[in-house]
Amino acid sequence: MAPRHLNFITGNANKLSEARAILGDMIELRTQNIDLPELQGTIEEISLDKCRRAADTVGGPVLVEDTCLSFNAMGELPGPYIKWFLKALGPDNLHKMLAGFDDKSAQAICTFAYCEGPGHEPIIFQGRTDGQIVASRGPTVFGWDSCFEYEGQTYAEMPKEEKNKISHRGKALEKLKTWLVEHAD
Ligand SMILES: O=c1nc[nH]c2c1ncn2[C@H]1C[C@H](O)[C@@H](COP(=O)(O)OP(=O)(O)OP(=O)(O)O)O1
Ligand SMILES: [Mg+2]
Repeated sequence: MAPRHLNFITGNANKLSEARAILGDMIELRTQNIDLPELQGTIEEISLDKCRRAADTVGGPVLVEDTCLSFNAMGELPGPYIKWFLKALGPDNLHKMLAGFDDKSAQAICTFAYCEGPGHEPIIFQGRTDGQIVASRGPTVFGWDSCFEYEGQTYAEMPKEEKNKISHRGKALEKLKTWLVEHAD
């Protein structure tokens, strides 16, 4: 059965505000900021493990999310480790990682995982958006938004509603919405 509200465990205020905007009044999104250790592994393994840990810590139902930025020229790295590359390089230097490559294509991947509680197997909702890594353009408010170009505009140059319509997060949350509708009582 679908939950009546979701407890989104995240330390990232921008993720939370986008998720709230995308889900609208369909479901209430509560939040707790718990710093969860993140496993190394495949994208799905990381989200599943993060979700199980969150459910164990909270002792109840949780929603978590992990975002990856995968460079095709680099065999999909940095992927789940993008946070640390962005922290070290900053949005102004991120594109230089691909300086030696002709292929600037990348994929933004958002993986939500929902778990009913400790001992339950989490469910995954994933969205992917293809784009290009470019020199930073637009406000540097949210992560690597200013370095990821989709159809001529960086995420940072788009109005929020436009980003949310085509973004990795928007697509993942459409799947979550469908699941909520299918499991409504
Ligand atoms: O739409 C996005 N547009 C631009 N940048 C983004 C986006 N979504 C996540 N990001 C950044 C945040 C972090 O630097 C890395 C993902 O790392 P990730 O572990 O998933 O996020 P986090 O640690 O900030 O929050 P959480 O507490 O939910 O794990 O990419
Ligand atoms: Mg994190």
